[in-house]
Amino acid sequence: MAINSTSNSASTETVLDMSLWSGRTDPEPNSERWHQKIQPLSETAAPGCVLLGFESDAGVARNQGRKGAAQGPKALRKALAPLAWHRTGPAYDAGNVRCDGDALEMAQQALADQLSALLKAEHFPIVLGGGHEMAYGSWQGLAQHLADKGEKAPRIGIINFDAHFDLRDPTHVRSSGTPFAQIADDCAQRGWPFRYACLGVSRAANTLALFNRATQLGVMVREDRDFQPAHLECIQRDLERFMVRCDHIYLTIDLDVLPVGEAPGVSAPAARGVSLALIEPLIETIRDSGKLRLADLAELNPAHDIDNRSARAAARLVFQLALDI
Ligand SMILES: N=CN[C@@H](CCC(=O)O)C(=O)O
Ligand SMILES: [Mn+2]
Ligand SMILES: [Mn+2]
Repeated sequence: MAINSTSNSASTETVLDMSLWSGRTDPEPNSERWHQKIQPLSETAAPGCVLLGFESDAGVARNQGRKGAAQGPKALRKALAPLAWHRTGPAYDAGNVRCDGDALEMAQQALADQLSALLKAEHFPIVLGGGHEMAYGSWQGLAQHLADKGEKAPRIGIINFDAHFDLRDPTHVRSSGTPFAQIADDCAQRGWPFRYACLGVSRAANTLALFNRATQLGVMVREDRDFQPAHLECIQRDLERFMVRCDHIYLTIDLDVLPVGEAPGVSAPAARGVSLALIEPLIETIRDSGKLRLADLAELNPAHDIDNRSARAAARLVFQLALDI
């Protein structure tokens, strides 16, 4: 069902399909699952957690990657639908922003417009990707909202769990490999600080040029090999120190940070990666910081998934992020 067409483009539209929300129902009381509780978003909805899909792999295609992430939002909803409901507040589905063909910049703007409206209505948006080009639209949505509220130089902390920096030079091509470089440029133009933590980076999968750019931009970097159970407390403390210097947090999770065995369904799987078991406590710290405004999950590619492993991992992360008790 088409619920809205953006006025500036015939090729980008928002579609909502509630039929994806199905699964088992149990007869006992207190046995609800997500598919029984989630509601279509309405304009008068009380503040809650809002899922918004970003149906795009245009950025992955531009980045010479394996296409298929456009089907990610659908697979993620299907994996989340049967999970147990443990929230106290409401959750809504706002449908998908769909990028047709290569109309990526229009889709990113449409995503930003929807997110800034959701943030204004005091919702907590979780964007379901979609290639990591989504991050530029996500950040723009938060930036638009904070600028509309009159914040002069908001200290937005970006926390990205990713095997890649995604700091490629955007003057060549804007893609799934460039969103954080685009955001850094935007921050410089606005006179806003750029605060970026990239956690789970694979040295083997990022060139020297990217490491150098990360250093120039003052990025907090923790490599995949830094994530060991004995070091987790230390990373947690570093992350807390990073968040103290921020007013608002935008959390973005690229599923290719997980080992290929846990997330085979991505464009660029990680031979080593960082296990979900190590990431989850950090996600909980970020969720409970009181500063988390917006989250997204990128790069789910069902075409390369095995028995929905990656979709299940992504759904588990959404489940954790949405916990409000
Ligand atoms: N968002 C993905 N970014 C990676 C992809 C790497 C690859 O395709 O091997 C990057 O551009 O570095
Ligand atoms: Mn990545
Ligand atoms: Mn990425």
